Amino acid sequence: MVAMTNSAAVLADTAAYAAAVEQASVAAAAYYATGESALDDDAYDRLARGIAAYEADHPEEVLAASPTGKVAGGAAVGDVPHTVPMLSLDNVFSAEQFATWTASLERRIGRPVTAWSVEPKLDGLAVAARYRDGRFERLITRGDGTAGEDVSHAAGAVVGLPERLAEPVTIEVRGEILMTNDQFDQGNAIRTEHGGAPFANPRNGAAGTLRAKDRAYRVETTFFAYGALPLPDSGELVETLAELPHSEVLSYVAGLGVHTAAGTDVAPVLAATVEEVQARVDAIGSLRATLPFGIDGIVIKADLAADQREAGSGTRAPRWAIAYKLPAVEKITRLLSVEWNVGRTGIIAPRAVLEPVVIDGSTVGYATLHNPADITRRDLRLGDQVMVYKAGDIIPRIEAPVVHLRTGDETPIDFPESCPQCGSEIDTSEQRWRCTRGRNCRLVASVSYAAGRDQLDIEGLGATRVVQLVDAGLVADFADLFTLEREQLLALDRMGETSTDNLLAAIDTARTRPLSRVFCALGVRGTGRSMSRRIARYFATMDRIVAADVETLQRVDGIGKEKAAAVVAELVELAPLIDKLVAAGVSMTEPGATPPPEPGTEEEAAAGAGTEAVGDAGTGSTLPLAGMTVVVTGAMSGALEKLSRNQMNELIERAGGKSSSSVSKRTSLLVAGDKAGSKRTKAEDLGVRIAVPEEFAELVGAFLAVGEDA
Ligand SMILES: NC(=O)c1ccc[n+]([C@@H]2O[C@H](COP(=O)([O-])OP(=O)(O)OC[C@H]3O[C@@H](n4cnc5c(N)ncnc54)[C@H](O)[C@@H]3O)[C@@H](O)[C@H]2O)c1
Ligand SMILES: [Zn+2]
Repeated sequence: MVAMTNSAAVLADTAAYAAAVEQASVAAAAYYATGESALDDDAYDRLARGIAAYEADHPEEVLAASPTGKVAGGAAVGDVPHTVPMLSLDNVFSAEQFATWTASLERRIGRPVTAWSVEPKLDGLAVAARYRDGRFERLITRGDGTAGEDVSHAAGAVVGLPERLAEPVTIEVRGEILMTNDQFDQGNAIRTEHGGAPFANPRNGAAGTLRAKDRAYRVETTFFAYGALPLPDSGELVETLAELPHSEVLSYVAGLGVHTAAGTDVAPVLAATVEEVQARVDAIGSLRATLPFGIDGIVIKADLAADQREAGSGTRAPRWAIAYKLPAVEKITRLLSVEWNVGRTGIIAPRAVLEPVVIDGSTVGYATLHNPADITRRDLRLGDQVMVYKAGDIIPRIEAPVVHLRTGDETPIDFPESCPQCGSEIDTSEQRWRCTRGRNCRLVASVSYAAGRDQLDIEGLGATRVVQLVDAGLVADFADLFTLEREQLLALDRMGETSTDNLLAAIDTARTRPLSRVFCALGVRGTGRSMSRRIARYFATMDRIVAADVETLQRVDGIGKEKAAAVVAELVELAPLIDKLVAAGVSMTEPGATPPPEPGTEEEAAAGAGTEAVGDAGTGSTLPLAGMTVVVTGAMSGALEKLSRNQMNELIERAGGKSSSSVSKRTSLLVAGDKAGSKRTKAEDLGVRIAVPEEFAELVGAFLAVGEDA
């Protein structure tokens, strides 16, 4: 289970404490009234813990307005008295804290608890629904715990709260009202259609909806019962409910037709030991991201009525139940920009770029936005503070802008007018926009990439030319470049004899590029320039790369299991293209690299066992840069003058070294040309050996010719 972030704000003095109390009061008041707090829950909880810590150290300074120890932080109000107080819950954040809590509860009642009910902590707001003779009578919020607000007007739009019960009983059912993810999406769509501002998250949506009166539209929420009590004239139910275990109360309520969590993946279960509870806690935690509604923890309750009775309650929370909190999965951050990416089929998908924020232990910098209509529907604007949700392995999503935090400086999100990848028109007739070039759009991009400087380096084949070739139907993949005929090119617009011959010559030269570049040109995900070089150097031939299984691929420095599997899978898809390249006479070997031993041989087994073979099998020790990490900076001169950075890196790796872009203690050599700046200074500071390009050229001279334009 992920470690919980239960850090606290640090309050240095009386003034900081007073300011924190003020900030918390304002936030809680807004939170419980309309859901429009300036803080996300994580920020509020940090503040509240800081306040509590300060009060523990300075008990004489506690302010009356402090939220500590009060239901709803003392912020909520109401005028309908509760028969029995509606309390909050105390929290634990770890297995250890939970074990400590159970031990103290068992000490208090003087015996072990043998039955625990383990349930989802539904992330909505607590309500009490009163039924008289089986008919719905009144819906009341928790308020300050002793009295709540009457929100009966809203009951008709609450799913799971029937108008009539299956039996004519008089009873108060308690539970949580929340918005399921679907209800949240639908609710926000309806609101924005009516010119209203979207809710920041489902919890705010539920709070706002419950209080709203005279809305021109209907927004649904869902009720989940987690308890029931008798009312003064409940008759024999008074005694029954007092003696039933909590789990049976829940079944009884469900039998009356009231919705509970029983039908969900996180249905309440009974556990006999702390270990069993913990196992269920872990299970619920890992189901969280897939649930159709939000939970913010797990509630664990002593199931037996006698245990509950003897444990009793404090002023803020019962002693027989605890909330085992899960890490916050929602944070407020800023929407910086929107990127438009074009997929394989030409779908143009927006992606939100966020001010990076840590959620549940990982840094989130991007979030999905489904389509342009989605952006419009949610009324997102650049510069908006947005509520971002990220749990488990799911892709982070923006729930909504936090509209009440707008400053007026937010600007509309610009939609592209032409395809951001190839410049073609966009088909906007469906929700998902698509480049009118469809799959060919990707084709243009992938052929342009293959022809690029660091791949096949085909001079004269810019994006416009590629578009022409694709549109004329002359290339369906970049292997087709190698079989282009002179007449075909001459027939194209703006292609004269000279440019045609130059292009054909450039393509012919590209045939002799080293394997590392040909492999890079394939555009296998996760294999950029340097990874392609490592793969090519390790396997030496394309045949061996293609023949490699997941295990063998992992012998290449920097390839883990997941990446290896992805590469293997993609290479299977690319097999026809590779065959075509072979047939076109494109070079499939890496000059200077020695292939690893054949699979199945003794040598191979030895190579697999040790790590020696990784990188440059066999030849490593005889190469001039073996074992060295080399950084290049400044302008190259002499024999190296014409080499790009990428070509320099290739050279270093051919000569057995490792290329790097930054100087550190581990750098063996810095090749510093003219105008070398901070890297040179740093190398001097660290005492790293420095060579001018000419000296370096001498060292690796033998490798200079290989693999360059033959
Ligand atoms: N963002 C803000 O400005 C702000 C301000 C105030 C409070 N808050 C948030 O509100 C929370 C504190 O609110 P709280 O006092 O309602 O406490 P709580 O949410 O931590 O726990 C108590 C509540 O849990 C609910 N609950 C859900 N499932 C339950 C189940 N199966 N059994 C019993 N109860 C269940 C009940 O409504 C109960 O009242 C904190 O998480 C805090 O972050 C946020
Ligand atoms: Zn396009």
